[in-house]
Amino acid sequence: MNIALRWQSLPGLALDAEQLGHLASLCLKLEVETYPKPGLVSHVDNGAHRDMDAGLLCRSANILTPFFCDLAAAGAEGAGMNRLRAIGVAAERAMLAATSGVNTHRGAIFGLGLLCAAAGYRNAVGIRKSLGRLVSERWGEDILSGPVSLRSHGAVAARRYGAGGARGEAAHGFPSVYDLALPALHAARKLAPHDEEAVRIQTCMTLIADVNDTNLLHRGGSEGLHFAQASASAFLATGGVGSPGWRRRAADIHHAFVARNLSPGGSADLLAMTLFVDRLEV
Ligand SMILES: CC(C)(COP(=O)(O)OP(=O)(O)OC[C@H]1O[C@@H](n2cnc3c(N)ncnc32)[C@H](O)[C@@H]1O)[C@@H](O)C(=O)NCCC(=O)NCCS
Ligand SMILES: Nc1ncnc2c1ncn2[C@@H]1O[C@H](COP(=O)(O)OP(=O)(O)OP(=O)(O)O)[C@@H](O)[C@H]1O
Repeated sequence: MNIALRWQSLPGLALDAEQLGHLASLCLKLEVETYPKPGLVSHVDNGAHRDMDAGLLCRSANILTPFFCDLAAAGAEGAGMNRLRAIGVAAERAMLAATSGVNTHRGAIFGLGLLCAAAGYRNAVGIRKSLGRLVSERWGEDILSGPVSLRSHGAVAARRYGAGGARGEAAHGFPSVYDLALPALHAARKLAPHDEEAVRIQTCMTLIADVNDTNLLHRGGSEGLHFAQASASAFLATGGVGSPGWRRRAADIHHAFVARNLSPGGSADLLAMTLFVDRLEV
């Protein structure tokens, strides 16, 4: 069954842990099936990546489904950060085993995993708070004070440039998802009412224009980050997906990112999280 059909067949707001896990994986696959995302892997090409393609990302998304289900179930049982971290670490290990060591979804496991846990918790206790707020309230302090890998690309970029990275985003309740991407996604559905891929591109460009993505900092330093943000801002300023010829302009930006070896993996993760949250928030 194709992804769009599976997406439609999932019921409404109160999904159980298994359905939440499937939804998270589906959001990762929808993100992959979006072209042209600047520098990123899609079903059309591998962007600025030599070690992964759409097939590998989809296999990785499938491997992760049971871990997302476990995170949702753990959230429903009131788990603390130590338990979530153990499931997250096991998911990263399974991902690396399935991809022969390629980092396909490290950032996505972290962000979507925490959102799955929050959704499980919210369903279990029946409260009406946003998933981002629940992540921040329940696990925010532990996220910030937890163990940091000193040698990871993100940690090095964070030290050098003072960027909060995936941890900062999660601990503060995913402001890039709620304050930026979700409003952009809803506005884009009015600009391009029958084209969900266009809606995802507009949302992705909105994220790239604003997020301090540690992947961009790692690959291109502050100059790379600035180039990426300025390119995405210019796309939006000229009407984004609401203007004629937008696909060609977005493809030009994609090729300019590839030529500079830039890839906004953090924005790709946040796009998948936005699709997840859009499906679950009223
Ligand atoms: C926090 C993580 C991502 C560590 O990674 P790292 O030190 O490399 O951090 P960093 O934030 O730079 O980036 C990791 C990835 O996040 C994404 N990312 C980059 N910038 C951002 C950003 N501004 N906002 C959100 N995501 C971003 C990218 O995909 C990037 O590759 C994570 O792997 C981790 O700590 N895992 C331990 C398990 C855990 O605690 N899991 C929680 C439950 S799932
Ligand atoms: N479609 C996508 N294309 C590329 N990256 C993506 C995509 N979707 C999500 N990502 C995120 O980007 C991250 C991988 O980025 P990248 O390969 O640039 O980082 P790296 O392995 O730290 O470093 P590098 O490849 O520069 O040596 C993953 O953690 C993943 O969550």
